[in-house]
Amino acid sequence: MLDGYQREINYLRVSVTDRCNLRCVYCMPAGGVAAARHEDILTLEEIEQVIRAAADVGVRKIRFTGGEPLVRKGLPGLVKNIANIRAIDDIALTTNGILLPDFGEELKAAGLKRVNISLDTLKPERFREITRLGALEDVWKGIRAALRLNLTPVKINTVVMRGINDDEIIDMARLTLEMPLHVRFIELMPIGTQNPWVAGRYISDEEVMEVITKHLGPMQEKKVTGSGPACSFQLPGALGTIGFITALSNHFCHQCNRLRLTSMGSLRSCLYAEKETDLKGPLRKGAGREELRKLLIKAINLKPEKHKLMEGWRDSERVMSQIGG
Ligand SMILES: Nc1nc2c(ncn2[C@@H]2O[C@H](COP(=O)(O)OP(=O)(O)OP(=O)(O)O)[C@@H](O)[C@H]2O)c(=O)[nH]1
Ligand SMILES: C[S@@+](CC[C@H](N)C(=O)[O-])C[C@H]1O[C@@H](n2cnc3c(N)ncnc32)[C@H](O)[C@@H]1O
Ligand code: SF4
Ligand code: SF4
Repeated sequence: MLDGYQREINYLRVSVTDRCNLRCVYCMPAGGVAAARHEDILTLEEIEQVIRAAADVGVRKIRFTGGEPLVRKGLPGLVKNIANIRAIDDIALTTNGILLPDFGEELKAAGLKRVNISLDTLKPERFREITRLGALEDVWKGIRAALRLNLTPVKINTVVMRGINDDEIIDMARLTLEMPLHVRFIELMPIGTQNPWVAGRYISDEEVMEVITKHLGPMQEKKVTGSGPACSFQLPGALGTIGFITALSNHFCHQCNRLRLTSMGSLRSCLYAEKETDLKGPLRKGAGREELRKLLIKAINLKPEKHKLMEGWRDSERVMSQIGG
Protein backbone atom coordinates (compact mmCIF):
# COMPACT_ATOMS: atom_id res chain seq x y z
CA MET A 1 0.00 0.00 0.00
CA LEU A 2 1.01 3.65 -0.34
CA ASP A 3 1.99 5.66 2.72
CA GLY A 4 1.17 9.31 3.34
CA TYR A 5 4.01 10.40 1.03
CA GLN A 6 2.92 8.20 -1.92
CA ARG A 7 5.65 5.62 -1.27
CA GLU A 8 4.85 1.97 -1.96
CA ILE A 9 5.53 -0.02 1.21
CA ASN A 10 6.35 -3.59 0.18
CA TYR A 11 9.37 -4.58 2.31
CA LEU A 12 9.26 -5.84 5.91
CA ARG A 13 12.47 -6.18 7.90
CA VAL A 14 11.91 -8.68 10.70
CA SER A 15 14.24 -8.71 13.69
CA VAL A 16 13.95 -12.27 15.01
CA THR A 17 16.17 -11.72 18.04
CA ASP A 18 17.96 -8.97 19.93
CA ARG A 19 20.78 -11.41 20.83
CA CYS A 20 24.07 -11.65 19.01
CA ASN A 21 27.25 -13.73 19.01
CA LEU A 22 29.31 -10.56 18.33
CA ARG A 23 29.56 -7.10 19.93
CA CYS A 24 30.45 -4.75 17.09
CA VAL A 25 31.73 -1.42 18.41
CA TYR A 26 29.26 0.71 16.43
CA CYS A 27 26.27 -1.44 17.28
CA MET A 28 26.50 -2.58 20.91
CA PRO A 29 28.19 -1.66 24.17
CA ALA A 30 31.11 -3.92 25.21
CA GLY A 31 29.00 -5.78 27.74
CA GLY A 32 26.20 -6.35 25.24
CA VAL A 33 22.64 -5.29 25.80
CA ALA A 34 20.55 -6.95 28.48
CA ALA A 35 18.77 -9.64 26.48
CA ALA A 36 15.01 -9.51 26.50
CA ARG A 37 13.23 -12.30 28.36
CA HIS A 38 12.09 -15.16 26.12
CA GLU A 39 8.45 -14.44 26.86
CA ASP A 40 8.88 -10.82 25.74
CA ILE A 41 10.09 -11.84 22.29
CA LEU A 42 7.59 -12.76 19.61
CA THR A 43 7.28 -16.49 19.05
CA LEU A 44 7.96 -17.82 15.56
CA GLU A 45 4.21 -18.47 15.16
CA GLU A 46 3.45 -14.85 16.08
CA ILE A 47 6.04 -13.59 13.59
CA GLU A 48 4.42 -15.73 10.90
CA GLN A 49 0.99 -14.29 11.74
CA VAL A 50 2.35 -10.76 11.34
CA ILE A 51 4.02 -11.61 8.03
CA ARG A 52 0.78 -13.13 6.67
CA ALA A 53 -1.10 -9.94 7.58
CA ALA A 54 1.72 -7.85 6.07
CA ALA A 55 1.35 -9.77 2.81
CA ASP A 56 -2.33 -8.74 2.83
CA VAL A 57 -1.34 -5.05 2.86
CA GLY A 58 1.17 -5.37 0.03
CA VAL A 59 4.43 -6.64 1.56
CA ARG A 60 6.29 -8.76 -1.01
CA LYS A 61 9.78 -8.97 0.47
CA ILE A 62 10.86 -10.23 3.89
CA ARG A 63 14.34 -9.76 5.31
CA PHE A 64 15.26 -11.52 8.56
CA THR A 65 17.73 -9.63 10.69
CA GLY A 66 18.52 -8.99 14.34
CA GLY A 67 20.67 -9.08 16.51
CA GLU A 68 22.11 -12.09 14.79
CA PRO A 69 19.18 -13.90 13.15
CA LEU A 70 21.06 -17.21 12.98
CA VAL A 71 21.16 -17.51 16.77
CA ARG A 72 17.35 -17.75 16.82
CA LYS A 73 16.34 -21.41 17.08
CA GLY A 74 13.83 -22.61 14.52
CA LEU A 75 14.55 -19.98 11.86
CA PRO A 76 14.57 -22.53 8.97
CA GLY A 77 11.05 -23.64 9.93
CA LEU A 78 9.84 -20.04 9.86
CA VAL A 79 11.48 -19.45 6.47
CA LYS A 80 9.76 -22.56 5.13
CA ASN A 81 6.33 -21.36 6.25
CA ILE A 82 6.92 -17.88 4.81
CA ALA A 83 8.09 -19.36 1.51
CA ASN A 84 4.61 -20.90 1.24
CA ILE A 85 2.91 -17.50 1.28
CA ARG A 86 2.20 -16.88 -2.40
CA ALA A 87 2.40 -13.08 -2.20
CA ILE A 88 5.95 -13.12 -0.79
CA ASP A 89 8.47 -13.24 -3.61
CA ASP A 90 11.78 -12.50 -1.87
CA ILE A 91 13.10 -13.90 1.42
CA ALA A 92 16.54 -12.65 2.44
CA LEU A 93 18.77 -12.59 5.50
CA THR A 94 21.21 -10.05 6.94
CA THR A 95 23.81 -11.84 9.04
CA ASN A 96 27.35 -11.66 10.36
CA GLY A 97 27.84 -14.98 8.52
CA ILE A 98 29.44 -16.95 11.35
CA LEU A 99 26.71 -19.57 11.61
CA LEU A 100 26.02 -19.86 7.88
CA PRO A 101 28.12 -23.04 7.48
CA ASP A 102 25.84 -24.63 10.12
CA PHE A 103 22.45 -23.42 8.88
CA GLY A 104 22.91 -22.28 5.26
CA GLU A 105 21.92 -25.54 3.64
CA GLU A 106 18.78 -25.98 5.73
CA LEU A 107 17.79 -22.36 5.10
CA LYS A 108 18.32 -22.69 1.35
CA ALA A 109 16.16 -25.82 1.29
CA ALA A 110 13.51 -23.96 3.29
CA GLY A 111 13.28 -21.21 0.68
CA LEU A 112 15.81 -18.54 1.66
CA LYS A 113 16.89 -16.79 -1.54
CA ARG A 114 19.91 -14.71 -0.61
CA VAL A 115 22.12 -13.32 2.14
CA ASN A 116 23.80 -10.03 2.98
CA ILE A 117 26.85 -10.56 5.17
CA SER A 118 28.52 -7.89 7.33
CA LEU A 119 32.29 -7.59 7.01
CA ASP A 120 34.19 -4.42 7.88
CA THR A 121 37.81 -5.54 7.54
CA LEU A 122 40.05 -8.13 5.88
CA LYS A 123 42.55 -8.09 8.78
CA PRO A 124 42.05 -10.77 11.46
CA GLU A 125 43.26 -8.67 14.41
CA ARG A 126 41.21 -5.69 13.38
CA PHE A 127 38.17 -7.91 12.93
CA ARG A 128 38.53 -8.99 16.55
CA GLU A 129 38.82 -5.37 17.67
CA ILE A 130 35.74 -4.26 15.75
CA THR A 131 33.54 -7.21 16.68
CA ARG A 132 35.13 -7.70 20.13
CA LEU A 133 34.41 -11.46 19.95
CA GLY A 134 34.71 -12.83 16.43
CA ALA A 135 37.25 -14.60 14.22
CA LEU A 136 37.55 -13.34 10.64
CA GLU A 137 38.08 -16.82 9.21
CA ASP A 138 34.60 -17.84 10.46
CA VAL A 139 33.00 -15.08 8.38
CA TRP A 140 34.94 -16.24 5.31
CA LYS A 141 33.65 -19.76 5.90
CA GLY A 142 30.15 -18.24 5.93
CA ILE A 143 30.77 -16.27 2.72
CA ARG A 144 32.11 -19.35 0.96
CA ALA A 145 29.11 -21.39 2.16
CA ALA A 146 26.71 -18.73 0.82
CA LEU A 147 28.38 -18.77 -2.60
CA ARG A 148 28.48 -22.57 -2.69
CA LEU A 149 24.79 -22.78 -1.77
CA ASN A 150 23.86 -20.18 -4.36
CA LEU A 151 22.36 -17.81 -1.79
CA THR A 152 23.00 -15.11 -4.36
CA PRO A 153 23.61 -12.31 -4.99
CA VAL A 154 25.87 -12.40 -1.91
CA LYS A 155 26.19 -8.83 -0.66
CA ILE A 156 28.82 -7.66 1.80
CA ASN A 157 27.92 -4.81 4.18
CA THR A 158 30.93 -2.71 5.17
CA VAL A 159 30.51 0.17 7.60
CA VAL A 160 33.31 2.65 6.90
CA MET A 161 34.86 4.29 9.99
CA ARG A 162 37.54 6.95 9.95
CA GLY A 163 40.72 5.80 11.65
CA ILE A 164 39.37 2.27 12.01
CA ASN A 165 39.04 0.69 8.55
CA ASP A 166 39.20 3.56 6.03
CA ASP A 167 42.64 2.33 4.91
CA GLU A 168 40.95 -0.82 3.55
CA ILE A 169 38.50 0.82 1.14
CA ILE A 170 40.59 -0.17 -1.90
CA ASP A 171 41.11 -3.76 -0.71
CA MET A 172 37.39 -4.18 -0.02
CA ALA A 173 36.57 -2.76 -3.45
CA ARG A 174 39.15 -5.09 -5.06
CA LEU A 175 37.30 -8.09 -3.66
CA THR A 176 34.69 -7.48 -6.38
CA LEU A 177 37.37 -8.03 -9.04
CA GLU A 178 38.25 -11.45 -7.66
CA MET A 179 34.92 -12.81 -6.41
CA PRO A 180 31.22 -12.49 -7.32
CA LEU A 181 30.57 -10.36 -4.23
CA HIS A 182 28.59 -7.14 -4.00
CA VAL A 183 30.42 -4.93 -1.53
CA ARG A 184 28.32 -2.08 -0.14
CA PHE A 185 29.93 0.77 1.77
CA ILE A 186 27.57 1.96 4.50
CA GLU A 187 27.78 5.34 6.16
CA LEU A 188 28.16 5.07 9.92
CA MET A 189 24.96 6.16 11.67
CA PRO A 190 24.76 7.76 15.12
CA ILE A 191 22.34 5.21 16.51
CA GLY A 192 21.66 3.83 19.96
CA THR A 193 23.98 3.72 22.91
CA GLN A 194 27.03 3.67 20.64
CA ASN A 195 26.17 7.19 19.57
CA PRO A 196 29.19 8.82 21.34
CA TRP A 197 31.57 6.23 19.81
CA VAL A 198 30.53 7.38 16.34
CA ALA A 199 31.66 11.00 16.80
CA GLY A 200 34.52 11.87 14.41
CA ARG A 201 34.46 8.47 12.72
CA TYR A 202 31.86 9.18 10.04
CA ILE A 203 33.02 9.22 6.41
CA SER A 204 30.67 10.12 3.57
CA ASP A 205 30.19 7.67 0.72
CA GLU A 206 31.16 10.48 -1.62
CA GLU A 207 34.63 10.40 -0.09
CA VAL A 208 34.73 6.59 -0.32
CA MET A 209 33.77 6.74 -3.99
CA GLU A 210 36.51 9.30 -4.68
CA VAL A 211 39.12 7.03 -3.08
CA ILE A 212 37.96 4.07 -5.21
CA THR A 213 37.88 5.92 -8.53
CA LYS A 214 41.24 7.56 -7.83
CA HIS A 215 42.93 4.19 -7.28
CA LEU A 216 40.91 1.76 -9.37
CA GLY A 217 39.48 3.96 -12.13
CA PRO A 218 35.92 4.91 -13.11
CA MET A 219 32.96 2.61 -12.52
CA GLN A 220 29.77 2.00 -14.47
CA GLU A 221 26.32 1.95 -12.88
CA LYS A 222 25.07 -1.62 -12.51
CA LYS A 223 21.74 -2.85 -11.11
CA VAL A 224 21.83 -5.69 -8.55
CA THR A 225 18.84 -7.77 -7.36
CA GLY A 226 17.28 -6.19 -4.28
CA SER A 227 15.13 -3.27 -3.33
CA GLY A 228 17.23 -1.76 -0.57
CA PRO A 229 18.77 1.68 -0.59
CA ALA A 230 22.13 0.90 -2.26
CA CYS A 231 23.30 2.54 -5.52
CA SER A 232 25.55 0.07 -7.34
CA PHE A 233 28.48 0.35 -9.72
CA GLN A 234 30.98 -1.99 -11.34
CA LEU A 235 34.69 -1.83 -12.07
CA PRO A 236 35.67 -2.94 -15.59
CA GLY A 237 35.93 -6.74 -15.74
CA ALA A 238 34.69 -7.22 -12.16
CA LEU A 239 32.73 -10.28 -11.05
CA GLY A 240 30.83 -8.33 -8.41
CA THR A 241 29.70 -4.77 -7.79
CA ILE A 242 30.36 -1.89 -5.44
CA GLY A 243 27.41 -0.26 -3.70
CA PHE A 244 26.91 2.81 -1.57
CA ILE A 245 24.37 3.15 1.21
CA THR A 246 24.33 6.85 1.92
CA ALA A 247 22.24 6.56 5.06
CA LEU A 248 23.24 10.00 6.32
CA SER A 249 24.65 12.22 3.58
CA ASN A 250 22.07 11.70 0.87
CA HIS A 251 19.27 9.93 2.55
CA PHE A 252 17.06 7.78 0.38
CA CYS A 253 13.94 8.35 2.47
CA HIS A 254 11.98 9.69 -0.51
CA GLN A 255 12.08 6.17 -1.96
CA CYS A 256 11.60 4.35 1.34
CA ASN A 257 9.69 1.08 0.90
CA ARG A 258 10.00 -0.49 4.32
CA LEU A 259 8.58 -1.21 7.71
CA ARG A 260 10.34 -2.92 10.62
CA LEU A 261 9.11 -5.52 13.08
CA THR A 262 11.19 -5.50 16.28
CA SER A 263 11.96 -8.72 18.13
CA MET A 264 9.75 -7.41 20.96
CA GLY A 265 6.80 -7.33 18.62
CA SER A 266 6.39 -3.68 17.68
CA LEU A 267 6.13 -2.18 14.25
CA ARG A 268 8.61 0.60 13.76
CA SER A 269 7.60 2.73 10.84
CA CYS A 270 11.07 4.23 10.41
CA LEU A 271 14.56 3.36 11.59
CA TYR A 272 14.50 6.74 13.26
CA ALA A 273 10.89 6.80 14.49
CA GLU A 274 10.38 7.01 18.21
CA LYS A 275 6.77 5.85 18.12
CA GLU A 276 6.16 2.16 17.65
CA THR A 277 2.91 0.28 17.09
CA ASP A 278 2.55 -2.61 19.50
CA LEU A 279 1.46 -5.90 17.96
CA LYS A 280 2.48 -8.30 20.73
CA GLY A 281 -0.22 -7.11 23.14
CA PRO A 282 -3.03 -7.45 20.58
CA LEU A 283 -1.60 -10.78 19.32
CA ARG A 284 -1.62 -12.21 22.84
CA LYS A 285 -5.18 -11.02 23.36
CA GLY A 286 -6.20 -13.02 20.30
CA ALA A 287 -6.02 -10.44 17.49
CA GLY A 288 -6.83 -12.06 14.15
CA ARG A 289 -5.60 -11.27 10.67
CA GLU A 290 -8.02 -8.37 10.13
CA GLU A 291 -6.99 -6.60 13.37
CA LEU A 292 -3.30 -7.09 12.52
CA ARG A 293 -3.94 -5.73 9.05
CA LYS A 294 -5.46 -2.58 10.58
CA LEU A 295 -2.46 -2.14 12.90
CA LEU A 296 -0.09 -2.53 9.95
CA ILE A 297 -2.00 0.14 8.04
CA LYS A 298 -1.79 2.39 11.10
CA ALA A 299 2.00 1.93 11.26
CA ILE A 300 2.38 2.62 7.54
CA ASN A 301 0.41 5.82 7.96
CA LEU A 302 2.77 6.83 10.79
CA LYS A 303 5.81 6.74 8.50
CA PRO A 304 7.66 10.05 8.60
CA GLU A 305 8.83 11.73 5.43
CA LYS A 306 12.51 11.29 6.36
CA HIS A 307 14.90 10.72 9.23
CA LYS A 308 16.53 13.50 11.19
CA LEU A 309 19.68 11.61 12.16
CA MET A 310 21.81 14.68 11.46
CA GLU A 311 20.11 16.18 14.51
CA GLY A 312 21.10 13.16 16.60
CA TRP A 313 19.49 10.00 17.93
CA ARG A 314 16.52 10.59 20.21
CA ASP A 315 15.42 7.10 21.16
CA SER A 316 16.91 6.43 24.57
CA GLU A 317 15.61 2.87 24.72
CA ARG A 318 16.67 1.08 21.57
CA VAL A 319 20.02 0.13 20.03
CA MET A 320 20.57 -1.00 16.44
CA SER A 321 20.60 -4.72 17.26
CA GLN A 322 17.13 -4.39 18.80
CA ILE A 323 15.68 -2.49 15.86
CA GLY A 324 17.11 -4.72 13.18
CA GLY A 325 19.61 -2.55 11.34
N1 LIG B 1 18.81 5.04 7.00
C1 LIG B 1 18.45 3.79 6.72
N2 LIG B 1 19.40 2.85 6.57
C2 LIG B 1 19.02 1.62 6.28
C3 LIG B 1 17.67 1.27 6.14
N3 LIG B 1 17.59 -0.05 5.85
C4 LIG B 1 18.84 -0.50 5.79
N4 LIG B 1 19.71 0.52 6.06
C5 LIG B 1 21.16 0.43 6.09
O1 LIG B 1 21.54 -0.40 5.02
C6 LIG B 1 22.30 -1.47 5.51
C7 LIG B 1 22.13 -2.70 4.65
O2 LIG B 1 20.87 -3.25 4.78
P1 LIG B 1 20.59 -4.77 4.51
O3 LIG B 1 20.04 -5.37 5.74
O4 LIG B 1 21.79 -5.42 3.96
O5 LIG B 1 19.42 -4.76 3.46
P2 LIG B 1 19.09 -3.99 2.10
O6 LIG B 1 20.27 -3.27 1.60
O7 LIG B 1 17.82 -3.24 2.33
O8 LIG B 1 18.72 -5.19 1.17
P3 LIG B 1 18.71 -5.53 -0.38
O9 LIG B 1 18.98 -4.33 -1.20
O10 LIG B 1 17.37 -6.08 -0.62
O11 LIG B 1 19.74 -6.57 -0.54
C8 LIG B 1 21.83 -1.63 6.95
O12 LIG B 1 22.83 -2.17 7.68
C9 LIG B 1 21.60 -0.21 7.38
O13 LIG B 1 22.82 0.34 7.79
C10 LIG B 1 16.71 2.28 6.33
O14 LIG B 1 15.51 2.07 6.24
N5 LIG B 1 17.14 3.51 6.62
C1 LIG C 1 22.25 -4.62 13.24
S1 LIG C 1 22.98 -5.75 12.10
C2 LIG C 1 21.92 -7.17 12.24
C3 LIG C 1 22.25 -8.34 11.35
C4 LIG C 1 23.56 -9.05 11.57
N1 LIG C 1 23.88 -9.25 12.94
C5 LIG C 1 24.67 -8.36 10.83
O1 LIG C 1 25.58 -7.82 11.48
O2 LIG C 1 24.62 -8.33 9.60
C6 LIG C 1 22.50 -5.16 10.49
C7 LIG C 1 23.43 -4.19 9.86
O3 LIG C 1 23.42 -2.99 10.58
C8 LIG C 1 24.68 -2.39 10.43
N2 LIG C 1 24.88 -1.41 11.49
C9 LIG C 1 24.83 -1.62 12.82
N3 LIG C 1 25.06 -0.47 13.51
C10 LIG C 1 25.26 0.49 12.56
C11 LIG C 1 25.56 1.88 12.61
N4 LIG C 1 25.68 2.52 13.77
N5 LIG C 1 25.70 2.55 11.44
C12 LIG C 1 25.55 1.91 10.25
N6 LIG C 1 25.27 0.59 10.15
C13 LIG C 1 25.14 -0.11 11.27
C14 LIG C 1 25.64 -3.57 10.50
O4 LIG C 1 26.87 -3.31 9.91
C15 LIG C 1 24.88 -4.63 9.74
O5 LIG C 1 25.27 -4.63 8.37
S1 SF4 D 1 26.21 -5.44 13.69
FE1 SF4 D 1 25.21 -7.43 13.68
S2 SF4 D 1 26.90 -8.79 14.29
FE2 SF4 D 1 27.55 -6.79 14.91
S3 SF4 D 1 26.85 -6.58 17.06
FE3 SF4 D 1 25.27 -5.68 15.71
S4 SF4 D 1 23.82 -7.32 15.47
FE4 SF4 D 1 25.74 -8.26 16.13
S1 SF4 E 1 15.36 6.47 7.73
FE1 SF4 E 1 13.16 6.01 7.85
S2 SF4 E 1 12.18 7.02 6.11
FE2 SF4 E 1 14.41 6.98 5.74
S3 SF4 E 1 14.76 5.14 4.49
FE3 SF4 E 1 15.07 4.53 6.64
S4 SF4 E 1 13.08 3.83 7.38
FE4 SF4 E 1 12.73 4.94 5.47
